[in-house]
Formats: sequence, structure tokens, C-alpha cells
Amino acid sequence: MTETALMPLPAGFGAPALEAHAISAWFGDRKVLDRVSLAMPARMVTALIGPSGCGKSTFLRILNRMHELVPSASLAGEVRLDGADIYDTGVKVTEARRRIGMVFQKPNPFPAMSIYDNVVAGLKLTGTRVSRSGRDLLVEESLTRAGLWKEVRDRLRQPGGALSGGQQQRLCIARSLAVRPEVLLMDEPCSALDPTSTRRIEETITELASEVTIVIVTHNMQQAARVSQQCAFFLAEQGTPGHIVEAGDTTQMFGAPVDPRTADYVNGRFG
Ligand SMILES: Nc1ncnc2c1ncn2[C@@H]1O[C@H](COP(=O)(O)OP(=O)(O)OP(=O)(O)O)[C@@H](O)[C@H]1O
Repeated sequence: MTETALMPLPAGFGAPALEAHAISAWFGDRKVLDRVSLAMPARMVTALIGPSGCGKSTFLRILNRMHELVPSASLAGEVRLDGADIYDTGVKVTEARRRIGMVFQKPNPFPAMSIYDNVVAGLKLTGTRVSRSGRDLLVEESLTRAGLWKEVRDRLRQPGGALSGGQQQRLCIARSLAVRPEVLLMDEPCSALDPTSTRRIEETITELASEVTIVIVTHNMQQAARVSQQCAFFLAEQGTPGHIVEAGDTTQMFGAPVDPRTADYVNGRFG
């Protein structure tokens, strides 16, 4: 068992779905995260904010075991989903990644594959067996939850690459939802999108948060304030590894941050 320093969740938040305990991370011998602990409340949105290079994406990728895909990467600490460490021997990596899905910065549907097949692609990757009629229902349900069904219901056999950037991102969200994850990690999901597509994705995030725990990395402070209930501010000062300066209720953090560095960052005065 590692030593933990988990900050309590703000009052009014439910039990955590996901807990990071004393996470440190390295690429080769370079340490990029230092003992980061964070509880992420169930069926709420947690936003990870902070300057470039402070380790937000690395932390996110540790939360669903994608960090270990980089050959030079290593880590210490624990990630608990509903109390059980996803890094325990005996936990299947594919199952951990099914339960904790990921949506990336750049929409990455399989461009030549049909919209329908894009949605069911995750089932194959995770070895989930669903009947033909069950697949049809799942495709409709996943596209509906991602806010895309009405736009594509009559062209499910068209290639995913024919959709607009915002639609492609919603297709990627639908693909992630098809395997019924409990947590959805989103790494700057709107940074490649126009304002209208961004608004649609934010609406989808808000709707999904009643069913799924969401952790989003964003550089957009207004977006963090709009979609999240909890916020964590990461910083890597003068070449030191990234750590959390402050985490808590988003309204509190934007309205009355405790740490002056948080105040500078959320008010755009970071230099
Ligand atoms: N595959 C990798 N190999 C080596 N170093 C890496 C790798 N990925 C990230 N890093 C380094 O780890 C540190 C943290 O990077 P990370 O991408 O997690 O930061 P970030 O806060 O998400 O940045 P940004 O906001 O720019 O996306 C950086 O110094 C980065 O250069």
C-alpha cells in the first residue's frame, strides 16, 4: 500500500468513482509527476487545468493504463476504480480500458470505416459479444447519448471520415460509450473544434455526466467553469515535476481560489 494524501471531496459531492493515490510518473529517468492524489466524484465532471507541460495528459493516461503504452514510461502509486486498484496483477488491461474510456484531442474515427462500424469497433477491441439486433440498438443508443443520432440515422453506412470535425468527435464519444464505460476521460476534446461544435460537445458532456464520471483536460478556463463541478490545478514550477497546487469545487476555485498561483492562472495572469 502506498502512502496517500487524498484531499477530501468538497461537501455535497458523492463518493469518488475514481481515486488517484500518490501518483508519480517518469519518462526514462525524467520525473514528470510527483505524488499526485485526487478523488474524482461519481457522475460529476472533474476538470484538470494548468499550463502546458505540467503533466495533465500524462496523469489522464495513467488513469486508464495508457501511460504504459510508452516504452520509456513508468509510474508509482495507485488508481482505484470503485475501490479496486486497476494496476493490480490480475486486472486485465483491456477491461480497465473498457471501464475507463478515453476521447482524444484530435477526433480519430477510422475514416474509411462506416459510421455504424466505428461505433461497434470498441466492442471488438474489448472482446464484448453482442448479437446483431443488440448491436443495432447499441449503435442507436450510443449515437443518441453522444448527440449525433438525428444527424446520421439515415447514413450509418457512410464513412466516418465524411463527417465534419465536430461530428467526428461526437462519433468518437459514441464509440467510447458503446462499451458502457463507467468513467470517460477527455483530453482537450474541443481544442480542434469551432465554437458551435464546442458548444455541442459541452452540452453532451453535461448530459452524460448524469450517468458517467467524466475527467476532462482543458486549456479553456470558461469551458472548465461551464462543464465541471470539481477542478484541479496542476503546475510544474521551474522544471520540477507536475503536482496539484489546488483542487476543489469549481465555483469556489474560480471565485475565491486559495492559492495565489491558482488565482493568477484562472484569471489569465500567469507569466
Ligand atoms: N511520450 C513521452 N516521452 C517523453 N516525454 C514525454 C512524453 N509525453 C509527455 N512527455 C513529457 O512529460 C511532461 C508532461 O507532459 P504532458 O503532455 O502530460 O503535459 P500537459 O500538461 O498535458 O501539456 P499540454 O497542456 O501541453 O498538453 C512534458 O515535459 C512532456 O514533454
